[in-house]
Amino acid sequence: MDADAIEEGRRRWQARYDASRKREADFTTLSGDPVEPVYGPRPGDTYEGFERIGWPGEYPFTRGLYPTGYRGRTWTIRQFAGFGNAEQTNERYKMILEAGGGGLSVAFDMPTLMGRDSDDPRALGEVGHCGVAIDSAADMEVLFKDIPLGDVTTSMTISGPAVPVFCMYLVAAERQGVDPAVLNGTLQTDIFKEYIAQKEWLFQPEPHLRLIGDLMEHCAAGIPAYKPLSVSGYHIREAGATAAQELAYTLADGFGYVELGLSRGLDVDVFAPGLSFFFDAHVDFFEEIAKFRAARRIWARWLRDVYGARTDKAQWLRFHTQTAGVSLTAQQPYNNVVRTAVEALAAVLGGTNSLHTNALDETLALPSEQAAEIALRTQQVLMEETGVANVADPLGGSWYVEQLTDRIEADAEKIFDQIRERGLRAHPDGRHPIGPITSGILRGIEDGWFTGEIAESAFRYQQSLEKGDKKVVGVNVHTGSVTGDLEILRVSHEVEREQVRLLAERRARRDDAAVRTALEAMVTAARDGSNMIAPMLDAVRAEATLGEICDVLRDEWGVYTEPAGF
Ligand SMILES: C[C@H](C(=O)O)C(=O)SCCNC(=O)CCNC(=O)[C@H](O)C(C)(C)COP(=O)(O)OP(=O)(O)OC[C@H]1O[C@@H](n2cnc3c(N)ncnc32)[C@H](O)[C@@H]1OP(=O)(O)O
Repeated sequence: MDADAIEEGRRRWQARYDASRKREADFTTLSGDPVEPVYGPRPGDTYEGFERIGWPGEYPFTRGLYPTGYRGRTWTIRQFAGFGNAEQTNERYKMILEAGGGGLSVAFDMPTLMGRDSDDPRALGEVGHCGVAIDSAADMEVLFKDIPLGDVTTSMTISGPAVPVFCMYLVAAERQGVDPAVLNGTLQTDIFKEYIAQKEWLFQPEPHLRLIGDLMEHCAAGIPAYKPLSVSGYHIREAGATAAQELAYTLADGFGYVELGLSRGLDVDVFAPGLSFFFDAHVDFFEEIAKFRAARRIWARWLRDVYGARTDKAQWLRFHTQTAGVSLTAQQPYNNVVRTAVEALAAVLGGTNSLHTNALDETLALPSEQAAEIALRTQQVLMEETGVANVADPLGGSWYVEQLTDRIEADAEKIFDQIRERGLRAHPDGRHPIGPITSGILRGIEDGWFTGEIAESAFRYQQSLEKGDKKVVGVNVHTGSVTGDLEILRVSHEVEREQVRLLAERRARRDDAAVRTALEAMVTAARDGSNMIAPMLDAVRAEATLGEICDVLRDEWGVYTEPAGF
């Protein structure tokens, strides 16, 4: 790009920056020297390919979504939390909010994640262990007791039974007297990554996608700020994928949901802002920063050029980041604070919109209160002390980071080609039921291609660890330690007994005939193709349980078994 064009861009950015709201804060170095809100080429310099880098707040958004960067608003501190019953988790949420957490993020227990009630025999021993147990709308009400749902953005990490759980959240809001139309938050919902990596699906892919389409329709029509999908690379990465695979599979999944919305006749400029993303921040500092920058650029280009999005908001890739669980070690666990801080810094320098920092004891158990506080404070140290929120995309223009960003983008494009080809082979006539990328994803799920590719990468990494080419302190290098024992959070089995008792009590109190009628209406909608959200909401209002709702759908649609692959 020539010097005049660069200067013109700078003036455009400056005008938008001047017109934007900034935080009341001291934007100088620790020594008191002023810093600019963003840096670019020196006036008069040319820069080959600068249109791929650009200025913050404008296409292709490599340098961030807002002209102000974090000067307008810092990232949301969103700590993923949940354990025991709704009452215990409600206490933890109040602690997080009082300590300065910016939003809530619900972790559910395994039975809930699999759409089973706490008294299901398969739930035995799991209730309340890896997250909070939610059986019906009454639990959801307790979970958010004294937390105004209209004011706090809430993320819920659940995908198989995402839609019934979302209905419980809407009913909890109704019972608080909050108009569901004003709700703002995120539901994970992303089912592709369940088949690819995390394995918590309920049905075959097609009915899952149909339900997700219903959810997208419902939110686009009536809950404009709500993000019904958090397209997740985190689990793909944690399963052993490389950075480029994480990026490419996740964005391809995102394209799949765009195709789903379009196949429903929805307007991409209306529904695309409801697609948000979730990535891992692993320990290779620069590679991660490059991944985040490439993610924004690729998404904006595909949304504009392939799917026809016209507005900035529809081209924006907004993402949450969690530091890498797999990078934590059980050995010398205090070192995990350092790893997490480095990973969190990569997320921030990559322009994350929201961030969870892991607690140092998470390889061993759910975080203790003390470990959870250190994790939260890690973000606050970055945000308040280090000056990283003063300048947008401070690594923009670094030869290393720019070239890594280009390389990871090119790698992702190669993977998109592979996915597209698989789709073509699945439908050689070019008639894709949802869209070409979706066909490729579904084929790759059904024939085990994604899981095979990830397993291959995980294997290669493990070999390099065992050979000692890659090093992990405390594990294959510097192994002696004098650090002491940790306090471990243990969830009492009493939680399960109490939850089962409560559930029985609620079942005895409700109007069973109303539950049955509502469930039947839901099955009718499942069969006739009408949107299932309204009848599901009725079932939830009648206090139908999560297991009951999912069971009738399992009966209707059947369950999914993945292909065996070695
Ligand atoms: C591993 C584990 C497991 O499986 O077990 C998991 O999955 S845990 C998975 C946990 N997942 C999560 O926690 C997902 C979290 N995701 C989210 O919270 C969302 O989807 C998100 C990534 C879009 C972040 O949403 P957020 O509300 O926190 O933040 P936003 O970036 O949207 O910012 C809030 C509002 O401020 C505005 N805003 C932000 N920055 C600026 C700025 N500089 N200038 C002007 N406005 C700004 C935004 O446009 C938005 O307004 P407006 O709203 O008007 O646009």
